[in-house]
Amino acid sequence: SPALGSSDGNLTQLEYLALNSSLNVADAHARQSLTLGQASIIEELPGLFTKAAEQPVDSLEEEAIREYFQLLGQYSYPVADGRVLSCYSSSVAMEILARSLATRTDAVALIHPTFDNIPDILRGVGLRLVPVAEEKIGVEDLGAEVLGQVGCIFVTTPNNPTGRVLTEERLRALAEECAKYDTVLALDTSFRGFDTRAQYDHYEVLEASGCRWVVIEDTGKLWPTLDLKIGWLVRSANVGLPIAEIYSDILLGVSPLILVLVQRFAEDAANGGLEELHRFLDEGRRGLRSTLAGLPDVRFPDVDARGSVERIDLGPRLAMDVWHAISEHNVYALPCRKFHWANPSEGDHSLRVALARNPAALDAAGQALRTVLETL
Ligand SMILES: N=C(N)NC[C@@H](O)CC(=O)C(=O)O
Repeated sequence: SPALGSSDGNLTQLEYLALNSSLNVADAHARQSLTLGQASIIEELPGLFTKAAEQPVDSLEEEAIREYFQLLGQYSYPVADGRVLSCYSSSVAMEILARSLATRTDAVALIHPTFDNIPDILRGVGLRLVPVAEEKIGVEDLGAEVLGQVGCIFVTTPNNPTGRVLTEERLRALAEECAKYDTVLALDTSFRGFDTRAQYDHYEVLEASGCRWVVIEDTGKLWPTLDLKIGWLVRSANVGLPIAEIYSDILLGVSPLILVLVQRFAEDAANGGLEELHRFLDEGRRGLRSTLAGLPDVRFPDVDARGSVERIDLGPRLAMDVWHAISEHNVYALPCRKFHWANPSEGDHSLRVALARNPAALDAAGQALRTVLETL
């Protein structure tokens, strides 16, 4: 059973506790209402089911991949030789990558902080982790002392929970370093849909560098599809990892109905839906910051973050004290301790709030949080 707010539970166990609350602002899954455009797609489900049942799956997959990748600016993804694998979720893709890496190396450099299921999955297959601060990755070459010691460097961009984005220039420099040291460059781009700064053509940069690379794309955080989603596991031709073999240990393929659903939601997003989503989340972020304005020692450290989450610096207050107090109001957010997987105490005074929620729920959660912060 999920750890009841214990400090040794992982973030997802804390998210389980929130699942039945109407004021769940813990997980970064999309829980806002469908837009009119999205609702009309759901109305078409019987017809989509027929299409999914009758159309060959390789063409459904090509359509879904093309619509989603091009929506987010990723025109140079590998179309041929099956180098884009559809998985049930990005975490399933992550597990396949981890197992593949463990056959070739014993150590991985990993961005710090980041969502704790990534280090947990990597450690779960026996890999030793070397933390690399996101600030360092974002500004300077890592050199042999990092890249020469590991078989892979793993970067979440935009990062979670900070929203920090790896710029095109830094991606190019990092990819060139990885080519030099023959180190696999792996990216988790689950939050790229929220931030146009993360929508330059990463595959063009990666392919041009000649490095060995893997990218995990995640449709699951963008749209309220009740966790019907795909994690795409993409790799370079020269990656030199048994990814396709291990994929075949885990699954044959995803449901063609989910492929059709993703293709249609991506099409709607391309027709104005993505900009609408950005405006929606920006309003949520501004509303939360306004609700909490003026509280002593409360700050928002990620000033230009655009993802579907907002990190709050609580000053001297302990996040676990705030977590327990707001749970009395049926509000659940995420204490940031476990994002700081190599140095947990760094996260003891910050809290993450999910923004992909209906405005009334987010506002009620913000009001309850303010009430608690005024007393702690
Ligand atoms: N496999 C796991 N643990 N899934 C939870 C993950 O989707 C939540 C997440 O990424 C976030 O709340 O930021």
